[in-house]
Amino acid sequence: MSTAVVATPVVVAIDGPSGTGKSSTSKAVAARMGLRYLDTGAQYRAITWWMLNAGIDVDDAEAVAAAAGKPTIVSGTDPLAPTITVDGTDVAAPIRGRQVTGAVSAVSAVPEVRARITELQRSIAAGAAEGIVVEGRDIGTTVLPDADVKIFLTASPEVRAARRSAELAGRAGSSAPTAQAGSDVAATQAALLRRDAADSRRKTSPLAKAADATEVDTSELTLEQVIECVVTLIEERGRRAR
Ligand SMILES: Nc1ncnc2c1ncn2[C@@H]1O[C@H](COP(=O)(O)OP(=O)(O)O)[C@@H](O)[C@H]1O
Ligand SMILES: Nc1ccn([C@H]2C[C@H](O)[C@@H](COP(=O)(O)OP(=O)(O)O)O2)c(=O)n1
Repeated sequence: MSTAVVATPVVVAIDGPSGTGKSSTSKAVAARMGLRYLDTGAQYRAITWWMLNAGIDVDDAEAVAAAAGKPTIVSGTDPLAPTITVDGTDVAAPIRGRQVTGAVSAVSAVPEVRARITELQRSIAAGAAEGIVVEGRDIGTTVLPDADVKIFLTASPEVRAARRSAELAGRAGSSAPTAQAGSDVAATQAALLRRDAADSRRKTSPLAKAADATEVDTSELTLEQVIECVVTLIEERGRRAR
């Protein structure tokens, strides 16, 4: 296992669609290299949770835009214990629920929401004296276009759906594979592809690979292999900069 520590602050952008391994990889890389960690998807989920809780129609872009400045979202950036609160309430669990997952693409497509959350992300990255790994959909293209290292993770839809379903089943406490589990994977894959399409087609900073990002297909890689690959890319960048 590598235990490298980078001497100068390094900013790492990790983008890609759902289930490619962004969160698991980013947390592990940040912990291993002594960097902070920011899950930008959690911030979009948090503002979506607030909109739903406030009774705002998430398909009404004007209503969402008008309310975008109201909630206070705070992200804790310790990779070993990341946190997310909205107006002081811990929302780490409810933001992973079906309702938020179904509404987050609509809310995050609203330009006023993106402007607010992008500003927050940039200020968190600027304040991370030791460097930071920021993961999301538009980090390399829009939020931090000058990031030192940019990575775009991909994986086949089948693999991504299987990973996400296993994760959801684990959270719900189920164990052995069943016919029900098979149909759950199919439903998860359909939902995931719908979200990819919405996130990729929106006008403001869509899900996209930056021209200068390194693409890593994680379909056939273990999580440890992906972590090693990203650590190596960061170390190589550090050596070139010296
Ligand atoms: N390379 C991999 N091989 C197997 N499982 C993985 C791999 N990368 C991530 N996972 C698992 O897949 C699920 C989704 O990973 P996650 O990091 O949340 O992806 P993302 O942040 O891109 O949505 C998690 O349960 C995680 O443990
Ligand atoms: N930088 C980002 C990060 C996430 N989003 C939006 C679009 C995504 O579908 C949602 C949720 O992102 P999240 O990373 O939590 O999604 P997954 O856990 O990978 O399924 O937020 C975004 O628009 N821009």
